[in-house]
Amino acid sequence: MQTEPILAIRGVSKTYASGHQALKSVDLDIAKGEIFALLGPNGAGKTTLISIVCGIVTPTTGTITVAGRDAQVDYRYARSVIGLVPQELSTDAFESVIATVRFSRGLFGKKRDDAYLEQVLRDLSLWDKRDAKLLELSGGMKRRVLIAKALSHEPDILFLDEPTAGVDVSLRRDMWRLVHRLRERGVTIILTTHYIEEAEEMADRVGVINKGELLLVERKAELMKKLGKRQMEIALSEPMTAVPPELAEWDLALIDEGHKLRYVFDAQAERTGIPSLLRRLADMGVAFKDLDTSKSSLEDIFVDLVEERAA
Ligand SMILES: Nc1ncnc2c1ncn2[C@@H]1O[C@H](COP(=O)(O)OP(=O)(O)OP(=O)(O)O)[C@@H](O)[C@H]1O
Repeated sequence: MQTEPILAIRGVSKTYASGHQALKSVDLDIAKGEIFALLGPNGAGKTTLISIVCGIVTPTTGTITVAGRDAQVDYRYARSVIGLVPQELSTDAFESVIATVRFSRGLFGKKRDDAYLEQVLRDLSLWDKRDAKLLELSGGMKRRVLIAKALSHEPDILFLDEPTAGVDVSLRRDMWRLVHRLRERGVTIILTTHYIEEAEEMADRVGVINKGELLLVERKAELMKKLGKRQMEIALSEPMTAVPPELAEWDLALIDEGHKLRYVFDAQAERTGIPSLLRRLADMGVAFKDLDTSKSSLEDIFVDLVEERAA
């Protein structure tokens, strides 16, 4: 990375008082203006990592540098640059939307700026609801209020923890649009998600985390190249113990305890190699019951990675 990262995470680990190790020495640099998606299954450690960066949870080891300053030493500064959209709303249900957002801004010692807050509420389609009490809002609207609160103090880095879990398609789209608009203004965005499609849609880079370990960090474009692959699974009538040497010219793997052959090929290639492979199998007298072709997605890459490490 050419310029200094806006966020640098070094050797960060976390063992909770219960003895559970939620994070194992995570290193990660985030560039200014980047949209980074942290992808991982339940319990992977995503919320723990975000909470550490936001100063809510103390790391067991490691350092965090936010805009060049140590986040644990200069925690006030770190908090003022960061906006966090948590998974759940914990705020006074009897307050109005506008009062809640104004109050959040005030907490950061920022001067009242109604024009800015109006823009935030308009961006989130909340302006018409500005005088509604929080308890009168739908779940999706409450989600939007969470984002408005996190943006109220004009943060440079926005963390979105599972921004679209359980929300409808229209809110998801609004959220994606908002994220892109914020990036245009130079805001750095880090989101956690279970949804591969969300990472595909929004992120510049994707990090895959599982069991507290960052397994992969890659530009989305690189991952998308891998998405250009297709695969064919051949269900064999008789299981095999190894891929026969006669089939060495194809990229084959034996899966399902030898009951299936998986052939990965480039979907864009003129010759996929499928007809010749099937001919060769027939010549060898290898019988099969079924053929199934599918696109290998970010999801497969993710599952493969997670399973590989679990093995
Ligand atoms: N305060 C705590 N005390 C003990 N263990 C905890 C605590 N908070 C989280 N954990 C454990 O740490 C692990 C990581 O949790 P974390 O919430 O960071 O995962 P996550 O990736 O955000 O999961 P999800 O997608 O379900 O939100 C889990 O096994 C969780 O049970």
